[in-house]
Amino acid sequence: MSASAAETSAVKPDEGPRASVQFRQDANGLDVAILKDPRGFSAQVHLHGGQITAWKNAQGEDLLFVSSKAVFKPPKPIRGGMLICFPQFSNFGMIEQHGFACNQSWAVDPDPSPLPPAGDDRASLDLILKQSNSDKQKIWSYSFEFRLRVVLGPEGELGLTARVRNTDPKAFTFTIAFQTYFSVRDISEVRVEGLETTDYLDGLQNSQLFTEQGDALTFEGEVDRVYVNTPTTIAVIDHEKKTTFVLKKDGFPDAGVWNPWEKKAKALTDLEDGEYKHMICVQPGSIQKPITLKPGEEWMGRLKILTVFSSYHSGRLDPMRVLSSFDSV
Ligand SMILES: O=P(O)(O)OC[C@H]1O[C@@H](O)[C@H](O)[C@@H](O)[C@@H]1O
Repeated sequence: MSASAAETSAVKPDEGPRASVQFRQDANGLDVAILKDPRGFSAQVHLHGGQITAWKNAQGEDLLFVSSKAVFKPPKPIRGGMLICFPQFSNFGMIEQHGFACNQSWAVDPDPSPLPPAGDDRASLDLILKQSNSDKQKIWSYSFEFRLRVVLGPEGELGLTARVRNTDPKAFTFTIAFQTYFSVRDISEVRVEGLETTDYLDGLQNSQLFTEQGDALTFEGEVDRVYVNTPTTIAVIDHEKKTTFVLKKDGFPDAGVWNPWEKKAKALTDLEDGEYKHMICVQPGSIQKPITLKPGEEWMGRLKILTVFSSYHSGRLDPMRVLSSFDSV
């Protein structure tokens, strides 16, 4: 089911649960879209910022972390969920941290073609952020169209397709990432796999380049890194919850990994002390080598995240399930 602005779900009593998209306003009057899939997974997207502010499994458990002190009001992005960093990730450039797309009003995209409809068994939302001549930013003054498709289902997986088109007479360059706050029970019991032997820029050491030595990334203190040229699959393993998040990505060669730990977390006014233990940011992106688009050119990146119930620990992920999971993003 694809969404248009006026659409609401219509579940007839004689039919089983279906995918649906509903629009409503949150307590602050901001527009949100609620996606539901037939298995009972759901996601919430704030149209301001195009930010995914909830993703829940069929039991209603949060799969994404959102701070209890998050401020659901512009102008700052909401602390948690999944944030679109565009046209700049973090401080990798001259403009504001994480760029401005997370601070602008996105609209429902009436024409996501040539993307085909997502299919009846999945809830899907197409958004667009346009910058035209009249509303160009002072610092990054190019016209563009950023299209985002968010898809949920049919197995509760979250799929994102991002497309950026240069509608300006001049070429432009950007970096991009999906800053994704995964909800974890205890950061000390989390492993990130797939980054071993990969090079990373260490934000805590003047962005110097190092090589990951361990057989997985584990956490004992602050981490602020950008892993470069990473494999297409990364796993975030939460031993305590017995859940593994599997990220499959295409067009996003890099992956930021961030946890502020105790001291830095205290300096963040929209993060409760101690909440750093329950989040890990893994940020698929194109960061180290900025993307350049000539007039009329389009870039596309795809990301799919699924959750796998696991007694899984290293090496026991069902490879067939993971490998077959990318086709339908
Ligand atoms: O506080 P902000 O602006 O949301 O940024 C949070 C973090 O975001 C991460 O993506 C960056 O790598 C960190 O350096 C940064 O501290």
